[in-house]
Amino acid sequence: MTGYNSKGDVATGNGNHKNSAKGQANGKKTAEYADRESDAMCSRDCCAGKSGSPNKSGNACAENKQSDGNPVVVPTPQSLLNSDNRIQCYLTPEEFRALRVMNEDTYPYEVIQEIADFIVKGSGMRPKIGIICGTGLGSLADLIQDAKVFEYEKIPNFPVSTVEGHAGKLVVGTLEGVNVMAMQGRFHFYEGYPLAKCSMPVRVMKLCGVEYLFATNAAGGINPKFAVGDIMLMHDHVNMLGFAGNSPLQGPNDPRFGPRFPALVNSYNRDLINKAIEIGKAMGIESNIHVGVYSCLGGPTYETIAELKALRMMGVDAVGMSTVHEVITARHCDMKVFAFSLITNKCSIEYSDKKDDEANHEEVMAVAKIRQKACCELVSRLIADIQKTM
Ligand SMILES: O=P(O)(O)O[C@@H]1C[C@H](O)[C@@H](CO)O1
Ligand SMILES: Nc1nc2[nH]cnc2c(=O)[nH]1
Repeated sequence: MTGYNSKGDVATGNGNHKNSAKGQANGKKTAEYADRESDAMCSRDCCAGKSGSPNKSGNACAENKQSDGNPVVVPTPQSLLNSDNRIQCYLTPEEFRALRVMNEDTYPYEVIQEIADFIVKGSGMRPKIGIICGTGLGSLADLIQDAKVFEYEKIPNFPVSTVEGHAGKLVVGTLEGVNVMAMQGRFHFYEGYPLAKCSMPVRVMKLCGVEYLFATNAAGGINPKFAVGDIMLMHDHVNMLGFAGNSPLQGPNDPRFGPRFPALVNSYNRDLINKAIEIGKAMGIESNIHVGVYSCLGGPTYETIAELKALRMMGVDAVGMSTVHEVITARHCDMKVFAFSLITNKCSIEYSDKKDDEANHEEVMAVAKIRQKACCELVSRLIADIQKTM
């Protein structure tokens, strides 16, 4: 990260923001800073606008007082520079970590290895299957026995979940006798994370020893044959973010993960799809199981009617805001992929004034809650089947 001086000049954790905003690092104020300070002014009406003359106290706005009577200090870009023209920032260790996580787009192999080591050491096991729980489907992770739970905040260099229905926990343990790790909460592009960061945990899974990725999501059903509560086994995808020039593999390629130009035909493991269809039959829900094409849009908006019509023409059966970049990352590092969408809402392509016809997150979560049992059973039976072949 350029521009931030994380060692020498940075005072971390002292909470002394009053001092810091005045630019008095380590108790000294440089002449250079003092010069700049007198040039700086508050641009608000109370200081410059009304009287027409700059406030002599620099960037401290005299009319806006804090409860202790001191003026409110408005930091300017100049006031944050020290004598070496480096930005001095005053952050707690937690703020500093969050800033790094926010600013790094791609993770070097070594950082991912460190995260994987942290999880393997902390859980005492090497998982074989990685599960990503879709919106409202966090209960998939509740199936895990002898679980060791890692909150995302406590995993070094891990992003944090910001979406309702995504708890932000990594659960490691056994399911049907197989070592697994499950993400209760994924990262989405619309949260502000670049795609490489959204799917970084898939690489962590790989370095933990994971061979199979099970990715699940909540999605809108575009195929008119789909009903709310149905499950669509993904056999292909249309990468709309990719059409727009966005890929989780953008940037330098590290061949330790995979090749520069990975092929994506046959990304979704056919044996696992066929097995899931059989399991659906055994569960008596075959009429609720479909095989289809998923597409990921950037979100957070749900689609317009024109967009839905376009997606349908392209052969898309269900639309969501995730999964595709995770699958790309998993295939790049040669993991076997199984993925499904829980259809939480029907995407009508007719214009309507009815509020009920509009997608909304509450409905998405409510349907996931109702259907989580069936989703859990499908996943655990499929894992039991994999266990037989191990
Ligand atoms: O994380 P997934 O893809 O399961 O969740 C979908 C996309 C948005 O996060 C949310 C919208 O309701 O559901
Ligand atoms: N993009 C998108 N994501 C969803 N997630 C759940 N339902 C939907 C939907 O209709 N559209």
